[in-house]
Amino acid sequence: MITIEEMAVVDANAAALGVPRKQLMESSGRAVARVVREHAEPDDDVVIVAGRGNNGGDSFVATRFLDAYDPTVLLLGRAKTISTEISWENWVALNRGEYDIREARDSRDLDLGTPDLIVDGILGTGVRGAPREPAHTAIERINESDGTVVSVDVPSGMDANSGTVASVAVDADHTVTFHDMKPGLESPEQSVTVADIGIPAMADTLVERGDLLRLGRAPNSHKGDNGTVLVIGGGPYTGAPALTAQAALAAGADIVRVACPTAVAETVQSFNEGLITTPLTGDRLDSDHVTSLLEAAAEVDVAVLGPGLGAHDESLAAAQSFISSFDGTCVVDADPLGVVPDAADTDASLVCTPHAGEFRRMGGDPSDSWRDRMDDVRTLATDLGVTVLLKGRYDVIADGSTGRTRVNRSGTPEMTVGGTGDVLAGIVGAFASVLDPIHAAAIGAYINGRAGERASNERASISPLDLIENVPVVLDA
Ligand SMILES: NC(=O)C1=CN([C@@H]2O[C@H](COP(=O)(O)OP(=O)(O)OC[C@H]3O[C@@H](n4cnc5c(N)ncnc54)[C@H](OP(=O)(O)O)[C@@H]3O)[C@@H](O)[C@H]2O)[C@@H](O)CC1
Ligand SMILES: Nc1ncnc2c1ncn2[C@@H]1O[C@H](COP(=O)(O)OP(=O)(O)O)[C@@H](O)[C@H]1O
Ligand SMILES: [K+]
Repeated sequence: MITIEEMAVVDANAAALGVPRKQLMESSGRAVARVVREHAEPDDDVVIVAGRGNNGGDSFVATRFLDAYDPTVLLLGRAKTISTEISWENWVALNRGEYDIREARDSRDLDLGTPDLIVDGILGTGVRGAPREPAHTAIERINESDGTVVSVDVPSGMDANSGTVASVAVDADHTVTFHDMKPGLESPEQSVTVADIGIPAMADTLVERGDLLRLGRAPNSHKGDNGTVLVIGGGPYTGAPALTAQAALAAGADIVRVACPTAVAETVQSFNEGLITTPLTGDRLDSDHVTSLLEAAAEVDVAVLGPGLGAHDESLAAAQSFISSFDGTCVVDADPLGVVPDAADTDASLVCTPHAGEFRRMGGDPSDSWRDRMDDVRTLATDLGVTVLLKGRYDVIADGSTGRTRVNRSGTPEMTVGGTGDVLAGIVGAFASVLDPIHAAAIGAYINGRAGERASNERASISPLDLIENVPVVLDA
């Protein structure tokens, strides 16, 4: 089962993997034609009713596979308003091939005749609101006809996520949907074929630029408004929480606060005047701080616990007690990862970002190959009921509640330098304020790796600050 939004991600990831949408459209159209042939008699009169988007494009392709029926194509609207390039190219092919094609300029041009079979390629997943004219009338004419109706992807006028109909929808006899079942198509009255259109399985698994669509913007557009983040860290190390906090800002968080021991607050502040620090008395985190930290964390969208916190027993006990009592979203990195198994009964939604050594401390056993790591990470995530991002050459990310597992390939060997993990935690924190944990972790790893690639193109070695500098750049790329 796949939603329209998820389908758009997978489709864009397939393109990133070298399978462009026009190729998918060819497979979609061919799959539609196959179902048409199953339901048509040799001399049947076949009419194809097409809209101006890619749903229409699929039906233009289908037309070329239905030559035996000498089909008629009725385009709803003027050809020059066809809204996508690949659909236009397939329309041009019908023109050049001397197919029987017609443009219905308005609802008066909508005589369908008495076809035995109608292909409905008017509106697919791109429908917005109630069908306008001439689509509205065309849908009514199709429903009045006695012919068998085969719908492309979704019955036109129906929302494929919810099955709801804004005003009218095609009453399809058969629907040919693509790649995976859509939630709204599940009803006993419908016969649905799910066609494999050649989207590689890895378009689901690998994190690619299509995943950026989840940020609620086109992959090429600008950063939107994100949420608020509280970084809890520092003590023995001052650089780490400052890097995490700056990375969260770079990834688009609106406000980033840092709760750190008094002894390091001034140093953290000096890194970036945009950071707001909340000093904790003393020189390391201890149990006396937990109550005030829980109050501060309740005020933000996401807490990031761990950068530079150190491994003192008192600090780890405080971290465990914080995790146990917290009920929001918390990214856990570095030393506190070891206490996660003892705090796994928490109501908090945890996103854990271990490297291989920390993964072992959490009770996992990472294999050498990333394919095997997919099982290892899924197992630990499921056992603990958390999201896990295991860092490495290929990062492996799994969601403990659904078992969904992703792999990120971006990054460069130069990123083994210290501090890149702190940057990653901040990026994931910023994204976790606007996305589900699995998506925040996956896109965080992807963006961190892309920033590293870009930084290492410019210099022989890279620092964590180079990464941070490149985060907004790769987000806009
Ligand atoms: N995703 C995938 O991976 C794959 C998707 N594929 C296929 O692409 C389809 C989605 O294509 P899509 O995005 O071009 O949208 P689509 O459904 O043709 O509608 C857009 C057109 O309809 C119009 N329009 C909108 N609302 C309207 C209204 N209320 N009343 C009237 N008109 C309305 C809108 O016009 P506009 O509003 O822009 O003027 C525009 O012209 C999908 O269903 C599947 O078939 C496959 O090829 C392979 C893989
Ligand atoms: N050899 C590598 N190739 C690609 N990316 C890497 C490599 N080593 C580390 N990274 C990336 O660097 C980031 C930090 O990972 P790591 O260095 O393991 O963290 P830490 O700083 O906690 O030790 C991760 O996003 C990871 O994907
Ligand atoms: K349709």
